[in-house]
Amino acid sequence: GVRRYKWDVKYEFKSLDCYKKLAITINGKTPGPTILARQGDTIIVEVTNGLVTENLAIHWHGIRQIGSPWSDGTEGVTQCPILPGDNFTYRFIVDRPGTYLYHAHYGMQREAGLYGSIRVLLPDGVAEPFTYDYDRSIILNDWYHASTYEQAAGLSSIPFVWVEEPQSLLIQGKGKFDCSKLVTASSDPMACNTTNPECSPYMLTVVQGKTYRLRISSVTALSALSFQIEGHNMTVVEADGHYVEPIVVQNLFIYSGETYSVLIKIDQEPSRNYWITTNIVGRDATAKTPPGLAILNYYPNHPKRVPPTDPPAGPIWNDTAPRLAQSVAIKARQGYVHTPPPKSDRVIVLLNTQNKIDGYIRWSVNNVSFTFPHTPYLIALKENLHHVFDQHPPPDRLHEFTTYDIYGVVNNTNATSSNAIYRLKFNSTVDIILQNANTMTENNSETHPWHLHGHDFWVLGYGKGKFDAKNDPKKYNLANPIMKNTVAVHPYGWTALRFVADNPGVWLFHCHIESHFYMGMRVVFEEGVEKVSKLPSEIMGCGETKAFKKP
Ligand SMILES: O=C1O[C@H]([C@@H](O)CO)C(O)=C1O
Repeated sequence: GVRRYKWDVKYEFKSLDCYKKLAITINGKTPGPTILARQGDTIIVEVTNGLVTENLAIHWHGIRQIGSPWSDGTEGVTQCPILPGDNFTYRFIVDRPGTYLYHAHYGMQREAGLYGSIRVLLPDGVAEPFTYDYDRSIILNDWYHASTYEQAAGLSSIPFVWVEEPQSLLIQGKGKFDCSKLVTASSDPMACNTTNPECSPYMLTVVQGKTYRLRISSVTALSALSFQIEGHNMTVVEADGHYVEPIVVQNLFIYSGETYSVLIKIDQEPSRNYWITTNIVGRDATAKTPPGLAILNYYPNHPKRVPPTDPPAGPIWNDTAPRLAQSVAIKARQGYVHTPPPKSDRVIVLLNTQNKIDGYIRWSVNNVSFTFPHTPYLIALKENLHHVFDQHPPPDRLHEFTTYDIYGVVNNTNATSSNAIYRLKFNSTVDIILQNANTMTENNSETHPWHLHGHDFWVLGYGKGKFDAKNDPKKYNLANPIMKNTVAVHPYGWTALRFVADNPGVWLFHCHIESHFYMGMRVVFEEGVEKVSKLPSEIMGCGETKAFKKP
């Protein structure tokens, strides 16, 4: 069938964590409306940009856009931005069941609150390999009080102004900031007010004996999270739209851009409520960001009844081992394994580093910090406007890779900015090795969730230290690797992926941390662009495409 949505996007004052600030809403809400569809449906979203002074683009995260690469919603890659006051219609098919996301993809706009869930159900009569009584979506996010503009300006300034840790964690759009921590008081009594109902915690009411499928996803700007439900283990059954061989966890580690489904059984002492919590891991936010809290409400207890126990403490923030262990444990479910091609045609080793370029702090991949041209790639390539971006492709492997010290504070003065892209042979099989390294701070390597547009990839393996091109591929899991669209590269580690370049279009691959993306941690892949059918004129209008836009 066809599902039509009409969305008005605008800025509104919201008190999501009790502190009043401008947030981007869809039809008045953040998170925005859930897109609920069946496999094979066509989704039509008519967006009106009511941001008044700001461009807009919306990405459908995890939807491959087969046959509709211009609907990927990536400003600079697949479309010109939607101008203030303009309308734009996204049209695409949801070809697979599962849990997906949508969010803004213009600058660092996502962190202002434009995001929501996409839930694609199986066709009638097709059963899933597990059962449950109720299905619920919970989106996790982190939340800053500074505006996107303030943050973006700081990141591209000398001296560099880091965004620091977020003020709050939001569970389904709700958090609680301790207003007594504000440095300056406001004369507006609602500027920070913990009794404001807008910031009452999210409550999930459950019935004894029932099984709930929780679709947990994360769109954090910075934070890696642990998610936990007091007294209840979770069975992971889905990741990024693919069935997982069930694993039982007490806390689920989730990185920005990932989606999981977990099953929980409502089988605990029914006379009370329980905490749902999320904590930051991977960065030392202990003194800065309190855990996010929500309530698992056992019916018929009052939903506002505070659980009698303290919320469970999160895992130790700098213990990488359990996070790596969870990543490794996620395998495709028996009976639902898509086997990867046994060999790849091309191996691209992407070394992730933090660098200074002309005095600015940037992130680089193979010593290239990525920038977008003014003319989106999809249009530039289709219309043969080759002069609008650098035609010298970035390297498949840094020539000094073998001698590069991933543990050192390396003074990478060779890094440059470029808008050159990787062009992939259509239908070829490509391996990507994400290699992590030390940042410009001593003894510090961060976690980066990498997200690929337009494809799912197989996760062939994870390793510690420097990737060994001779021996590590022998340990790849070619038997039952999970397919995903977002995967973490852990501190001082590597992650190996494989995908088939079979989706004609131009596709972004990037760190899903908003500030890192903004600071250049991204690459672009092109494949089969000559097979893309005629581009809709609605995506035109910027850079050298002004002439192509029909009035
Ligand atoms: O990109 C980043 O910059 C800071 C720090 O490395 C420099 O202040 C940080 O923690 C990041 O993740």
